[in-house]
Amino acid sequence: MSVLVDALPTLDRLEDPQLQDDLAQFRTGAIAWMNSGIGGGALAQLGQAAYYPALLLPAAVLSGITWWWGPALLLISIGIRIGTEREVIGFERLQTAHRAATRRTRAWGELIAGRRDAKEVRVFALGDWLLERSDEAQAERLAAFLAKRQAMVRTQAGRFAVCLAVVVAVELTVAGAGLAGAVPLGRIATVLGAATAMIGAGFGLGSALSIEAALPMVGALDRMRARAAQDKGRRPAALEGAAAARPPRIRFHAVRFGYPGAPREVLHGVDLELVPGEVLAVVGVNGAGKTTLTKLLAGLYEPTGGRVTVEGTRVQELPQTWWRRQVHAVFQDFAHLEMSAADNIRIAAAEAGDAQVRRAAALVGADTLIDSLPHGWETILARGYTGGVELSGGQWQRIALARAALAAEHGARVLVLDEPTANLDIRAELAAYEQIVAARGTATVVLISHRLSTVRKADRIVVLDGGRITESGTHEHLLAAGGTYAEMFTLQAAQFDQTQPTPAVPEATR
Ligand SMILES: Nc1ncnc2c1ncn2[C@@H]1O[C@H](COP(=O)(O)OP(=O)(O)OP(=O)(O)O)[C@@H](O)[C@H]1O
Repeated sequence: MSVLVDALPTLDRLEDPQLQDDLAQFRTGAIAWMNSGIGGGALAQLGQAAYYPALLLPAAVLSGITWWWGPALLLISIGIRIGTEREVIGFERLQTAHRAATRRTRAWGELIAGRRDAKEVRVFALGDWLLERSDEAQAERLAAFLAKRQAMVRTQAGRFAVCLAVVVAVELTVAGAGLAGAVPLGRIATVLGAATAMIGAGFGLGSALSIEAALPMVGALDRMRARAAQDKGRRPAALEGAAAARPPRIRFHAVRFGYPGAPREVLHGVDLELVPGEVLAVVGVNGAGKTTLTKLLAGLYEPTGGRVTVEGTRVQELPQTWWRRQVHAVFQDFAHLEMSAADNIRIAAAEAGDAQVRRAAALVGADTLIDSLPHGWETILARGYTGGVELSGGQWQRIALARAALAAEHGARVLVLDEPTANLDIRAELAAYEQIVAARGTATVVLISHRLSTVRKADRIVVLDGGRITESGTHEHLLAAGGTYAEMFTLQAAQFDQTQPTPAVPEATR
């Protein structure tokens, strides 16, 4: 999965329901396949194929008593095999058709028993409610499977009854003939064995059908491969390996963007130039599209209109390995990895040695925190491991900032920091901001923050409003302009000055 994520040109591929269904199909199919052993189905099919010619002998034995018994039992045996094969394929198709519902029920299961949302589930006492919803979802999904299984059981029971009747009829007839002295006793035994073997061949399919059962998984794998091949062809490798000596010039040209399947666009024509080496703050109300803007910058999504260019080349046309090295992003929901503290920082530059990791941590004050952990730098940052520790929100944020510091040291030329200090105490925030500003010049820093006291020190501030950049300038410039930024800043400042009444909104902003 991670390899796949890495290979995708943009992340909207991951939001494609067909891909998610294919992945789920592949996972369950692969597990089923591994249980029966790779190639087990093919071997069983070979065995089955060899078994049928071998049935000619019992067929001949049966035809020796009554000529049509041999061909009749052979036909019955083959008919059972074909019928069962079709049923297995039909059941697998039904499972494929319900893949999305299966994923949903799995998500309910993870909520009920998983660690990720355990706090909310407990605090809101959601257990019974979730269980009820999960049961409903399961019941809905399983109803279709149950109906199909019941139909299969009925058909198989019918087949079994017919076969039993045929075998009993043959046996009684041969036994009667034996009693009448028409057939020697030794031959009776051979005939009875032959009849049972022929019918049994039809039922004795076992793992021979695992090939049919695996067909949807093979289909899913083929589709994923086809997508991967398509994506590979989209990536030119012209600049591969070239390291940027300085922050690149990045431009948003009339960029429009809407998430796949979403009814509305988030960005409606953003024009923005990032001056190399500047600290640019992006502000705006919740949902204005600030994070989305940085996702386009990082190449995680492709604009639906307009272009994002780096030194004149569209981001999508850049060699992705090169571009990923240039950009380091700390998103609001940055990864909390179940790894050691050192590795949690090292992921920003896999080649970094211990000393470099420690230096990066020290820059943002994460070193003393890590030194105090039970196993120091090797402490796993997750509960559920011996000596594992869960960090606080602010402590995790220091780890994320240490990643950014390490990335900057290892050649990242664009640092995207989305609310990087929201959980830090004031002293830590100031220290972190010092480090952010220190990166100025060697990297372009894009800072998103609702704390305008932090933002004010940026080289330039842009306001994103209604999907467009509506204001751009220094703090002083924007304050004097009396626009949206001035209004937001004045409101925040008033929160800290309890002695003054909330100021009136400047005339110009009305
Ligand atoms: N993966 C996604 N799929 C669909 N819609 C999304 C996705 N991510 C964000 N959105 C939507 O895009 C819009 C902009 O979201 P974005 O996160 O860019 O806003 P923001 O300005 O960073 O907000 P905030 O200040 O709350 O962090 C929102 O309406 C959000 O619901």
